[in-house]
Amino acid sequence: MTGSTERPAPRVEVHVDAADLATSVAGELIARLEDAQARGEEPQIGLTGGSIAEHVHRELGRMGPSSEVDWGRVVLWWGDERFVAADSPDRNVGQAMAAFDGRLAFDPAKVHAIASSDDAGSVDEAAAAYSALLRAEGAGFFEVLMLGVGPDGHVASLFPGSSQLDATDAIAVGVTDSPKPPPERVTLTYEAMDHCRAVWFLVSGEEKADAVARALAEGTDKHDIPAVGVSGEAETIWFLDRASASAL
Ligand SMILES: O=C1O[C@H](COP(=O)(O)O)[C@@H](O)[C@H](O)[C@H]1O
Repeated sequence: MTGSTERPAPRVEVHVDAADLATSVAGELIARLEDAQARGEEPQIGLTGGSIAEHVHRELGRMGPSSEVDWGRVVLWWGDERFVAADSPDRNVGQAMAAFDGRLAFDPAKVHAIASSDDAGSVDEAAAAYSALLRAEGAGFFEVLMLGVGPDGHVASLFPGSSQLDATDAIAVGVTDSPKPPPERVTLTYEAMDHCRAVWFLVSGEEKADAVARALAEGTDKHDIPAVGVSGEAETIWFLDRASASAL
C-alpha cells in the first residue's frame, strides 16, 4: 500500500482522563507487540516525546513485565529528538528510559536513539546518521508509530509552516529554529513516517482541543496542522482524553 488516499479514515477513542488514556494505549501496544511476535516478527515501534507519552511509557513499564512480549525482540526508534547534551532532561530518549525504569528488558542494540549534541556536531549530522541507521537496519516499517501533538498541531518536530514539512527524499532532517524550546532538533520526515501499520496520536489536555478539532476536520492543510500529514497503512487512531476531545 502506498498513497495515503487508500488508507482508512482516522478513528477516535476518547478516554476519561490522561491516566485512563495511558493505561489503554499501553495495553493496546502490548497486545500489538504480542501479536506481531506470535507471527514471528520482530516489531519496530516509533516512540514520541511529550507529556502524555511519559504516562504511556510509565504504564508500559508497569504492565510490560507480566506480558508475553519478549522486550529483547522489540526495536525502538524515535519520531524526533531534541539536539541537546546526552544527559539533558530534555532528551526524549532519556525521558522514555526514565519512565520505563529498567523494567523492560530491551536489547540495547535495538534501542535506536537519535544522536545528542555530545555525539554529533550539528543537527544535520545527527539527522544524516539517523537516516543511515534506519536504512542500514532495513527499517522504515513501524508496527506502531506513536505521536504526541502540540497545541499548534505539530507532530514529532514538524512545526506549522516550517520547511521540514516539504522535505522529500530524506528520512530525517535537522531543525534549528523550533518555536518550542529547545530550538535544535532532529525529526523524521513525512516520507519516513509514511510506512507504518498503525499511527497513534496521543493527545491530552484542553489546550490541544483546537488542534485536534482542526486535524480531524475535512480539508485541513498539513502546513497549518502538521498532524494531518501522517497516517497508518492499516489504521490511524486518535487516543484522546475528554479535555482534548472537547472541541469535536
Ligand atoms: O517537543 C515535543 O512535543 C511534542 C508534544 O509534546 P506534549 O508535551 O505537548 O505532549 C512531542 O510529541 C514531541 O516528540 C516532542 O519533541
